[in-house]
Amino acid sequence: MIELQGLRYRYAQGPEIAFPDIALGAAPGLLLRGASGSGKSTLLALMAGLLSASAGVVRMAGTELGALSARQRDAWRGANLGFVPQRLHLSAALSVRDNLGLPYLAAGQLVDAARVDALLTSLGLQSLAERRPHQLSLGQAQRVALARALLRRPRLLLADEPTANLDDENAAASLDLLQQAAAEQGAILVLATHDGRVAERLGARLPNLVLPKLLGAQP
Ligand SMILES: Nc1ncnc2c1ncn2[C@@H]1O[C@H](COP(=O)(O)OP(=O)(O)OP(=O)(O)O)[C@@H](O)[C@H]1O
Repeated sequence: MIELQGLRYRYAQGPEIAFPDIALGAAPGLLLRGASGSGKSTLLALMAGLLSASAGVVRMAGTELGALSARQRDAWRGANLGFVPQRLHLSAALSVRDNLGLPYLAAGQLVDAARVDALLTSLGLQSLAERRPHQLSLGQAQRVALARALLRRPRLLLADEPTANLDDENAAASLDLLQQAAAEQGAILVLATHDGRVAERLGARLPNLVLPKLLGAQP
C-alpha cells in the first residue's frame, strides 16, 4: 500500500534528505517519527504528491506518484487524499459548516450537505456548526480540520503533528479519533510526529518509520 524506494528530496536552499526504504502491505497505516528537522513534513508532502522527489519512488495505494504529471497528481490528490496539516488553514470568515463546504466549491462541485452533516455529527461538532474558527478551542478546530480531510472519503489520511499544542487529554482524544475515523472510512493513516505521547499511544498499533537525524543539521 505504501512503498518508498531510494527516495531523496533536495531543497533548493537546503539539505538533501535521503529517506529509508519501506514496503507496507496491508498495514492500517504508518507512524512517521524522528527528531525535529529530520524530514517528516517533507516526506508527508512527497507522499501527498505536493513535492516531487529528486530521486527514487513513492508508491501510494498502488500509484507511483513520480509517474504522474502535475495535473494528474492534482487529480490523484483530490480523489485519494485527506490531509490534516500542522497549521489548520480554516477560513476565519466562514462558519464551521461553510468551511466544510469549501472543498466541494474548490472542486467545482455542489456541496454534499448530508455528508457535511454526517461528519459534523460523528465528530461531535454539530452544536458548533455555526461558529467561526476563532470561537473554537484548538482541539475542536483540529476536529474540523479532520472532518474536512474526511469529506471526500479519502483512501489515505495524512496528518502532520496532530497533537502539537494539545494537552494530554485532548492529544489522546485526537489520536483515538484519527485512528477510529481512518478505520471507519477504510483509509490508510499516515501520522507524522515527534511527540513521545503519540509513540506511546500508537507505536504498537502502527508500523513505525523512524527518520534518522540529518547529517550536518543544526539541533
Ligand atoms: N523550504 C525549505 N527550504 C530549505 N530547507 C528546508 C525547507 N523546508 C524544510 N527544510 C529543511 O529540511 C529539513 C527537514 O524539514 P522538515 O520540515 O521536513 O522536518 P520535520 O521532521 O518535519 O521537522 P518538525 O518536526 O520540526 O516539523 C530541515 O533541515 C529543514 O530545515
